[in-house]
Amino acid sequence: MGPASPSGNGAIDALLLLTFGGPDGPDDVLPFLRNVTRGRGVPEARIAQVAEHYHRLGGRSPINDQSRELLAALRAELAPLPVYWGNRNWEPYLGAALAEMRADGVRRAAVFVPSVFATYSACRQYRENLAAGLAALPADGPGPELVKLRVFFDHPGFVEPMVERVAAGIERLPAAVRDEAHLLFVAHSVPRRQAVESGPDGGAYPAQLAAVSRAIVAAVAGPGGRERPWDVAYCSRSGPPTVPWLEPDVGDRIEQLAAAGARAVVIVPVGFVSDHMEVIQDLDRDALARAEKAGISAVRAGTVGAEPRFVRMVAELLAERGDPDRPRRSWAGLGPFPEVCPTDCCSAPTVEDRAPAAAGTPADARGRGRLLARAGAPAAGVGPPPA
Ligand SMILES: CC1=C(CCC(=O)O)c2cc3nc(cc4[nH]c(cc5[nH]c(cc1n2)c(C)c5CCC(=O)O)c(CCC(=O)O)c4C)C(CCC(=O)O)=C3C
Ligand SMILES: [Fe+2]
Repeated sequence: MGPASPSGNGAIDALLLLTFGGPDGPDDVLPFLRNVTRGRGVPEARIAQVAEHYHRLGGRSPINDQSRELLAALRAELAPLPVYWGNRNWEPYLGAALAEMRADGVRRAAVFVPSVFATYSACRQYRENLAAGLAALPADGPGPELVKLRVFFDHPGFVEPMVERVAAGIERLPAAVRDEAHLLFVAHSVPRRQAVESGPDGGAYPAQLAAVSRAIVAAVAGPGGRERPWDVAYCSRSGPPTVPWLEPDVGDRIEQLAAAGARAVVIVPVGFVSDHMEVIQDLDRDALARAEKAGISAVRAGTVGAEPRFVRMVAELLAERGDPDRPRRSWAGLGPFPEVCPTDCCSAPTVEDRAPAAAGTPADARGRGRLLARAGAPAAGVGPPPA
């Protein structure tokens, strides 16, 4: 039996791991990409380019195996709590997991989404998927009721292992340039407007990225306790060229750093939890090639994967939901992100009307009404970092 619920709705009796998903073989690539991009205005040329990236890996993304590894670690950590797994975009689909949970009599499940920061693609879109998945279940019983665990960019169970991975990355640089290593923190680019709308008050995505980056920089100080130079960049820009996305691009930034005289850079994939396709393609292939061409030493730091402290963090987030008095651990200085996403948190930037979203506030579950337009408000921090 899980911990008691703070809202008195009963105990949490299962965990659902909800992940992005990826193709398992060459025939899956195009149908998977159609699932991801449906209704999102991604140009055909971009889809073809990304299909090619997958085919270079034999048509198989590493991400499902990485999710299975995390699933096995979560099952070992949380036993006897049942742990289910579903993907947004490929088999095993979320809908099948919800159907299984219903059949097993699960009444109240916590949902863990291994996305580091709050923004529509990484938070609210998953809650919309949950609402759609629940709506598609046969009307043969109640539930499961779902609660989403908070985003974890600021949790020591994520930050500590990342600090170690950055330190190890610095050690892999040639000894002659190690001390001057520049740290370049990278997250997935998103449309600028999605960044403006992210979190309860807007601007959360770049703010969280900057906060955790600053915390890691302080923890891996250079010789004599001196902070290393650092900034943030983005990868995997998509969408039509007319729509502005977060910049700078990681490869462009590396070239700028080299031109400004930097001799070494550690690329830190702080916006990703495993070495999936986008890390392999956009960082290990493209960004490292740009660095080599620009004559700057570069390494890519590791991701957190299924490391024990990260797995224990999920157990801690679960326990939090059952105990209002339990301290909410947070490292990066922003304070813990709200546990229950407020109405309109991480609004969709591309649609006029809200889709219903589960695992948050009841107002979001209705899914009606115009989205809040926050553009113009806290746009600070959404855009290129100060030079
Ligand atoms: C913020 C964010 C994360 C990080 C948070 C998280 O981890 O959840 C993330 C992760 C991932 N993105 C992934 C793959 C893709 N993302 C795409 C497209 C897009 N991503 C977006 C955002 C994000 N994406 C956006 C705004 C789009 C444009 C279309 C739209 O508005 O939705 C496309 C379509 C082709 C293209 O346009 O590039 C693909 C194939 C994979 C799986 C990799 C694998 O297979 O190993 C993972 C983990
Ligand atoms: Fe993506």
